[in-house]
Amino acid sequence: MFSCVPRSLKCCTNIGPKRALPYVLTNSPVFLDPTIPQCRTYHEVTGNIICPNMVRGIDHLRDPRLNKGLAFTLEERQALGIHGLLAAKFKSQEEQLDICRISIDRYEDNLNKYLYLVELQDRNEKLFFRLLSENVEKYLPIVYTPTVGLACQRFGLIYRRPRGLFITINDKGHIFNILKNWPEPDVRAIVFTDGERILGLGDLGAYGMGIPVGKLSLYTALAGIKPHQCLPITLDVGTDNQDLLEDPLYIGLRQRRTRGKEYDEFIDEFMEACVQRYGQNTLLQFEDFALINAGRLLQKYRHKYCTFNDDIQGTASVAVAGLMAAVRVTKRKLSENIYLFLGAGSASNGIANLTVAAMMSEGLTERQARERVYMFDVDGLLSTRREGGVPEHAKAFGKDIEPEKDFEACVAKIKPSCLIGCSTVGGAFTPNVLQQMAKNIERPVIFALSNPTSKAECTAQAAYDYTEASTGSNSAYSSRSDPLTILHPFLIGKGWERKVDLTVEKTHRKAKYLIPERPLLHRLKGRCIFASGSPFPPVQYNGKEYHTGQGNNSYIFPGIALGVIATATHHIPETMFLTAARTLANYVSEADLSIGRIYPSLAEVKDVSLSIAIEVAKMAYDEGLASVYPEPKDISKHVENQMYNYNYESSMPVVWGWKPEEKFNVRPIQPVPKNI
Ligand SMILES: O=C([O-])CC(=O)C(=O)O
Ligand SMILES: [Mg+2]
Repeated sequence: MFSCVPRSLKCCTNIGPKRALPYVLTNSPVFLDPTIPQCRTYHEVTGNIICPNMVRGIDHLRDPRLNKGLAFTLEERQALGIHGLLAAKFKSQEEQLDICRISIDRYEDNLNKYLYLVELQDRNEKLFFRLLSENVEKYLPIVYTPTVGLACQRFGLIYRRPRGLFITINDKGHIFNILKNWPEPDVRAIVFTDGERILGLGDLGAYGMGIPVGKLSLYTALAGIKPHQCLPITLDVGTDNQDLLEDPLYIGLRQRRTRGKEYDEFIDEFMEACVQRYGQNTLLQFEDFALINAGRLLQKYRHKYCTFNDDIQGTASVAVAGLMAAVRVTKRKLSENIYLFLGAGSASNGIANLTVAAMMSEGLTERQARERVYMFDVDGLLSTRREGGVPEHAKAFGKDIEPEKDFEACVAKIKPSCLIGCSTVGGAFTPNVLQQMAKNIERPVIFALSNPTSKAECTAQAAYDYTEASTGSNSAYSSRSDPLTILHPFLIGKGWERKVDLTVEKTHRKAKYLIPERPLLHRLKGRCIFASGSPFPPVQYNGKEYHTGQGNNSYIFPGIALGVIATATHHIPETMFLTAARTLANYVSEADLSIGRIYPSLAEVKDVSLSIAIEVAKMAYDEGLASVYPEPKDISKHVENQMYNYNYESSMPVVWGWKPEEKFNVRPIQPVPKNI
């Protein structure tokens, strides 16, 4: 990536003779003086000169990228000139991880846990990423959804050390110069928001910065993309949130949002400046833009830049993966379902379009596939006959049917088998709606995808409660003493008389009731198949625990990004998201399904991300989108080789042509007691 050139001691004279080690550390700032031609390094894509940092010993403690705390060895402490600046004790990274875990557990409030982790990232990057990547289930809900939503709402209060770039509408005409202020020269991925639709919380303006920062920490923790290659940006074009305009703590521009031509020119300039600064393959991820901009900007730029919209395409991919996995439980093909979306915004349209593509791959025509998808927005069912018609962005899903403004009535009339919530209306799937879903079909699919938790259309518990999950407890059958003669009362009237084939029944001598064979029992363990965008705790039923899945785009975007970066792909076609969905769905095991989960556990998300990256990379070569040549012989290895090392590396200076121990006394000055 870099062409590092050996240099003379002259470059480092300001550092003092002993510590003036001319050295190169891989992935670390180096002692180079860009004014001396032999010392220049060049960015491989842009050809720009990289101005290296001048690293002093103390910087190894102050720079989170270099800091290892008490893990610096005595040899390193002495060679770097930081001996004495640290307590005497040496601690391994593992010991430090234990301390982090204990420290976080001491906080009861999730926002305090979040702040601890932010501070850790600012202090010791490798420790932060290793902690996160090894404890995904525990800490993802803190650095990411749902706690990050709370952090954004309180951003004015918790804002300490800045992370990422804030580019305001007042910087129009100078965006390239602002990008040049970012100290990292080798950025490969930018996640940016204009803060207008932060999760389901609405317009949070510059407070939305928590989202690109959180998304990019997942790039590293889940897909091993190197932190210095990631840049979070907030485009501050003002806010229309009156509370923020009046909030004394607000950190953004205190003015109404710029819209129209000026906004469009600003985004145009931003996109151009990014590729001018970091190269044409820079991955540009749109995040949490409002409906009025999200879809149209995606259409405008998707063939011009290496870009995608996470809320449209990432969310679509994860939802379709869930639908694919659910097929194994419902035994209904995707093309045999009827879909009803609550909300007709960018997420709904993204999911609906990708579902249509998936149904077409099962043999339906586009028209047939679209006919199976209904949407309901604030004005009711998307009916071409309703007053005002169907909004432009969702035209493809309007139907020539009787308008309906009552959602419950709509669920009864259309009889969807899959109900998908992207409405940001917390609790919109009322008990009546859920009960109606249970009447519509034997195994209803219910997705409450709005974030954070308070905006979810229903809780996991409610979904199970109101779709008769409790009918299938095994324990209900276990202690009967009479001979098996009749169907269990819970099953009577629910169609089981027809379904249970007496010839295949297992006769349990002690059982009073007829016990269906295992596959049938399996079908009784919870009638709905539920997933949510934010995590829910396990749901309890008669002593059994159901772990519902989190249909969150975090299963998708890190893997897509790694595949794209590793191959320097220049466009991201829609089919990549279908490939990612298939890869994710294949990860769902029988064990996952048996506990009610249509996604693999979060503990597996790193493996999932790597698999997605490999599939994406293969596709990039198959479709001529990659620009890393020659094509690697072993694509999996190539992708893996790009990944970040979460473990501490040696901080010993690497001296060109010198062996440090020959030139410097790095032996302990005092013997160190073994059990200090
Ligand atoms: O951030 C998340 O958890 C998922 C997402 O993109 C959104 O809700 O906007
Ligand atoms: Mg988002």
